[in-house]
Amino acid sequence: MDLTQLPASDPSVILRYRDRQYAADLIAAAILEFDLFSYLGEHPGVTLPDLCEHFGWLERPADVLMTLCRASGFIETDPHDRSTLTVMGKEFLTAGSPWFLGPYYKPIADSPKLLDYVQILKTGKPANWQAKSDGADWHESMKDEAFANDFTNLMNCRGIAFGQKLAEALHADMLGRKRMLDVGGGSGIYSMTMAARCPELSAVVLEQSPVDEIARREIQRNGLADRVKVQTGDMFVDSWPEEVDVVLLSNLLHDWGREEANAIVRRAADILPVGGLLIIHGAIINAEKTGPLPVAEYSSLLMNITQGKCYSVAEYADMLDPVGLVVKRDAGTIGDRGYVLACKEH
Ligand SMILES: C[S@@+](CC[C@H](N)C(=O)[O-])C[C@H]1O[C@@H](n2cnc3c(N)ncnc32)[C@H](O)[C@@H]1O
Repeated sequence: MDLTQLPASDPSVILRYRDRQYAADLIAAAILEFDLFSYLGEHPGVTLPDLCEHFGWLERPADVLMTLCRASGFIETDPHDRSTLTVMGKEFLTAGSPWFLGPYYKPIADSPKLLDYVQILKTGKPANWQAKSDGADWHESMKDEAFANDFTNLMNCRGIAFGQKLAEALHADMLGRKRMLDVGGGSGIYSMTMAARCPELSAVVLEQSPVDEIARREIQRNGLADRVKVQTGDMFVDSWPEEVDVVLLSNLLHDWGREEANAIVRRAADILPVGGLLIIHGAIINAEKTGPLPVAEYSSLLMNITQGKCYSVAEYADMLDPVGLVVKRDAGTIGDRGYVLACKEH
């Protein structure tokens, strides 16, 4: 196929059905298991650390839940992290209100997903939903041939349009760039769409086995094997290809906790020359953590199956700044996805 030929429509509505499929259970856990909104009604102005202490929650899942509540219009949070119920939150989500809708969620009170969320909030550890039935987490499951095939296919099918739109959005920034490293690049679709759009660019996909072989096959199939190579390796342990002037982290950091994400960003900064670009692509929360709602919903899914979440633009800037990567801009692309573009300045 012609990887430069853009779709004429936006598939957000199709993606959202799936991306939000766990958000209802997280809200149900907040209402039924913790009665969060009655607590917020009685304690206006509580902060995230206050909530973590009161409910015994860990910061990452609690932040995902509160972001979802903000994006849904249940709460408002001031610049000092003090959260208060909105009128809708007060009227419809507090147990003492005549309009309380808690019972509406009762039918899913015992859903396995809701019970997982209770554990995730209390332990910070992901459940193993959509991973293999033997209890392995998502990352372990990606080392299994059959699971890796299916999941890489899942990511590849959305990656065609996402990658094309990303390449279009960054075309001017990519002019004169020679070599891009695509860390955890999956099928290599983002390298391929970028290479198709930028004829002078070569790319290398750093992937672990068995996804590395899937990528080689896909790149071959698209006739780009002369310009897009695959290097097999563990991104945390093995050395990264050098002499690259662009690093792409697509749908990658959001699978990891802050420590791992910081380590990946540090490695990117180490190999980039001054003037080099870092592109973070995926579903990104706005700086104020008030939305977009589809991203906040998707974040609850990621928080369930991985150690990560959808980070905000501000959280990305906090990760990048200490290693000399300065955010130049952030923007949306297609399907509720977008990018953060940073430049290595020192
Ligand atoms: C969510 S997928 C993103 C794939 C692709 N970048 C995209 O945007 O569709 C994360 C990828 O990271 C890869 N990955 C996870 N841990 C890795 C590691 N330690 N070393 C190399 N790749 C890894 C997985 O195999 C998977 O393909």
